[in-house]
Amino acid sequence: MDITLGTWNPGKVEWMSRGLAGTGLPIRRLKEGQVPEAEETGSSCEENALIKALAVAKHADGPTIVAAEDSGLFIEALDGFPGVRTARFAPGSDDDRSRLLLERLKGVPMERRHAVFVSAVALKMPGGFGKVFRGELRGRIAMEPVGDKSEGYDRIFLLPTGISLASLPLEAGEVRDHRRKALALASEGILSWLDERRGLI
Ligand SMILES: O=c1[nH]c(=O)c2ncn([C@@H]3O[C@H](COP(=O)(O)OP(=O)(O)OP(=O)(O)O)[C@@H](O)[C@H]3O)c2[nH]1
Repeated sequence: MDITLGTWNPGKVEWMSRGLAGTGLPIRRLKEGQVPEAEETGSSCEENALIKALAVAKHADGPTIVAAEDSGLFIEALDGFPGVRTARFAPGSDDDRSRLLLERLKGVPMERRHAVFVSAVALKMPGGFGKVFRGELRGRIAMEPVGDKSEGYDRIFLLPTGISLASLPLEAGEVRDHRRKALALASEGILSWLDERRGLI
């Protein structure tokens, strides 16, 4: 048995591989052109992660566990926007999109700037079910970008301590808590599925 990662994003391949390494299973990446990219039409990260995992499972080689991830930033004062559209609600980079969010939040005081990063990791077991695991990181949106240790939404996301994510360095391939939690739960899900399966054989 092995795990196939449902993403073409090289950074995501790296951190998902690290996050699922504790399962002890070999990890396969998709081959060029192996799977047509799935349209992310879901209304939650969970739905989109499952859409990606099921699309890859249809084209996977042999029995494999497919793991796919979807994440987003949900801002309370904007009714959850950008949510599932975090990576693509406007052209340009995540830094450009962050600036647009700050403009939309102009005049909103700190006590109404609550936000949450959500990560969902979906697993599609061979011949069986799909299951989704969720991780969250709660905080607030800064008044202006802060920190230079990383880019994108990290610069506008403040932890409850008031420190921005971009002020905290990350080791190469390391991820923030929402992704780490979702991957840890998915790893536990894989290990218990393997245990159950061994019991049945
Ligand atoms: O600065 C950030 N710090 C974080 O901690 C964080 N967590 C999520 N995100 C953003 O959320 C979107 C996910 O998009 P996403 O899951 O659709 O990925 P993707 O389309 O690249 O990959 P794939 O799985 O479709 O291959 C992207 O804009 C990410 O930058 C973060 N940004």
